[in-house]
Formats: sequence, C-alpha cells, structure tokens
Amino acid sequence: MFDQIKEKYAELGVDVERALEVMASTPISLHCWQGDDVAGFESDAGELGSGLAVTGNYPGKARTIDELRQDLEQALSLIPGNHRLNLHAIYGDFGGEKVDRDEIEVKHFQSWIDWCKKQGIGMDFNPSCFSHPKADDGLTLSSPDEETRQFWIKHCQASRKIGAAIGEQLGSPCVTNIWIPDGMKDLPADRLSFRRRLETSLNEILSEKLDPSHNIDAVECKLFGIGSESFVVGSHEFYMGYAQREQTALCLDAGHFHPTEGIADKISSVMMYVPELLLHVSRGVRWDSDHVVLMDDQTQAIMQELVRCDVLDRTHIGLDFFDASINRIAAWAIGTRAAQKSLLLALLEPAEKLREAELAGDYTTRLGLLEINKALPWSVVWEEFCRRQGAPGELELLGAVKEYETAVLSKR
Ligand SMILES: C[C@H](O)[C@H](O)[C@@H](O)C(=O)CO
Ligand SMILES: [Mn+2]
Repeated sequence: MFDQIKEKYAELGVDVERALEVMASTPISLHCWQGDDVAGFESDAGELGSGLAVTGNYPGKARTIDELRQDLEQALSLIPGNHRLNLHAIYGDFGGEKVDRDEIEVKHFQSWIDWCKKQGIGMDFNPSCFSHPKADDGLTLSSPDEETRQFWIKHCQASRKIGAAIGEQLGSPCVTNIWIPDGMKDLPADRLSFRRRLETSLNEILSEKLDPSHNIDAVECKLFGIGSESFVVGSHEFYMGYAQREQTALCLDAGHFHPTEGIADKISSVMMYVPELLLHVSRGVRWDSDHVVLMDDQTQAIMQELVRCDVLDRTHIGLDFFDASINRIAAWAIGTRAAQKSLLLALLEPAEKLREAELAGDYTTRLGLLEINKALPWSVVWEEFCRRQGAPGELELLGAVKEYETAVLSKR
C-alpha cells in the first residue's frame, strides 16, 4: 500500500522518501513543564504565578526528577523521530538545597545533561523569571527597583552560561530562550521607561559573547497575560526590533497574540530579518490557555510556512502547552505528534505545481491542488514513518498510554 501511495504522490511531483528524511531529521523540543504542571524542583517552590495558570488535577503527575525523566522517556518512546528536551531553570537538580535563581550553576543541571546524553538527544534551556517572590509585582528585567532588576539579570546571565555548557557537552547548540512576564494590569503612565530598562537589561545579559555552536539566544514576546492585560513590556514590536538589531533568534509563541491572530503569516517576514526562529507551538483557546496542540488549521499553516519558505534549517521547533486535566504523557505524545503530522502534510504538498499555478495566475489550480492534497492518503505515509522509527501507529497510541498509566502513574 505504501509503495502505491508513494507513486500517487510522485504523479504530483512529491518525493515521499525525501519527506520522510526531513521528518526524521527535524527534532521537536519537548517542554519538561507539561510533565508536572510547571512546578519544578526548587526546595521552596511556591505557587505558579506571573500570569501562568494550569487547570486540572489528573492523577499521576511527576513529583521528582526521576519520575519526570521516567515519564519523558515514555513520552519519547511514543513519538517517532529523535527529539530534544526543553528545560526550565526551576527544574534543576538542587538536591533539596535552597539555590536561589541568581545562584544557579552548570552543576545543578549536570544530571539533566547526562540524562540527555544517555538518551542521545539535544537540550534547550530557559531562565525562569516567574513564580518567585522577586517577580510578585509582575516586574523582573524591566523593574524600576535596581536590586530586583540585577537579580534577574544575574539569573539570565547564569542561564546563558548553563545553555553554553549544555550545547558544548551535547555537541548540539542549546537554544536559551528568555521570556519575562513584565507588564501591568492597568494602563501604565510611562511605557517607554519600562522598555528602555528591559533593553538595558538584555544588553547586559547578552554582553558576554558565547560560542553560537554552543548557545543560541532567543527572546519571546507576548501580547497580554493574566495580570498584564493592559501592557506587556516585551511586546512583539519590542522583541522584533531587538532580535533584528542584535541578530538573536526570535521566539514566536502561537498563544501570545490576539486570539484570532496566527503566527504562520509572520514567518516569511521575520525570517527576512532575524537569523533564526524559535517556535513555541501551542493552542490558545480564547486566551493563551496553552491547550495541547492539535493538527488544526493554525498548526498546519505554521508548518506549511516553514516548508514553503525553506526555513526549517533556521527554525527550532519547541512546544508550549500544559494541560493537567488529561494524562500528561498522552498530552506530550498527542501534541508532539500533531505538530509532526502537520509538518508531514506540509512536506507532502505539491510545492512545485502550487508555485507554477500561482505564478501563472491560475488560482483555480492552486486552490484545487490544496484540497486534493488533503484528500490523498497522507496518513499511510505517517504510519510508515512511525513504523520505521519504532513508534506506535495512531491506533496503538492510546493503548500504550493506558498501559503506562496502569503500570506506573496509578501507583504514584
Ligand atoms: C512556561 C512558559 O510557558 C514559558 O516560559 C513561556 O514560553 C510562555 O509562553 C509564557 O506565557
Ligand atoms: Mn512560550
């Protein structure tokens, strides 16, 4: 069946084997925070804050580093291909010690690096500028309080050093992504001063030159959050300008814009001006709710743009969702596989024919081809990809999830 379908695609000029090669060499960075509802392992961890919220209380959440690693290993076994781990700083291996954010060092993350090495995967990193008493007023790198601002600068500087060590030890650059919650519930009187302070802080953080083959800096914008409805210091325009000027990677989170504003259309523009893109593939439902990614129009449009613009080699695909109302391993597997299926569908597009039709002004053929493509049996190619990569096919997935739930999660 697969061979027949390959021929069908070839009739449209699509090289299925090439698509499978690209799939196999496109890692997705699995966010650790889906595994424990963004709690982390700090000895004095407080409530989740800074506009981040997780709803649900599905049993079996990871409570320790070992449990989180065990769950990640299970999730990785359910996802075809070779992927990465995306770790937030609050997930350090602190051994029960109180280590404040400005004191984190490579040694606190060494066991994660070793674990990634053992899994044969790369690793990405994030300073955690939230859920901390020094972020309680909603301000970190843009704070007018100099002590607070310096504290978060030190945390981000330390995070970059950890990122560089991760990249060096694993032989694959670590994307270190800075997201800060800074903003205001109500109308600010002086937006500019907050943005100037953020710029100054970022300049200080990035002033140390690190080997780009070890560490890639990224900055992530947001339109609004809970408690920052009227003003977010790190807006899209702010970071677009900053990333372009400083030639850092730009992070686009699919949930960080107006509820009806997609990020797909931004890709062709931003890639003209920034060297690299980090994606936080997410699904906002009415707000930045971080629902599990689906193979929906938004996700498909994002992947289409990466393929059509030929920017996969300059893009780091990460995920950002956290749902505690369902099995957390299923959330990782379903969300990551949805992103992958969307990528596969994009790779199976009759790209040449679509372009030819567009150039010739034949928009009827262009529209028709897009619909024909959806009707082709792409799922047979997906099943073949899962089979070759030793991952369960679609019909096996939930069984594997349930088995692990019974054997492991239900005993926690
Ligand atoms: C944990 C957060 O989701 C993450 O750091 C950030 O990327 C974000 O999207 C905040 O809304
Ligand atoms: Mn994000």
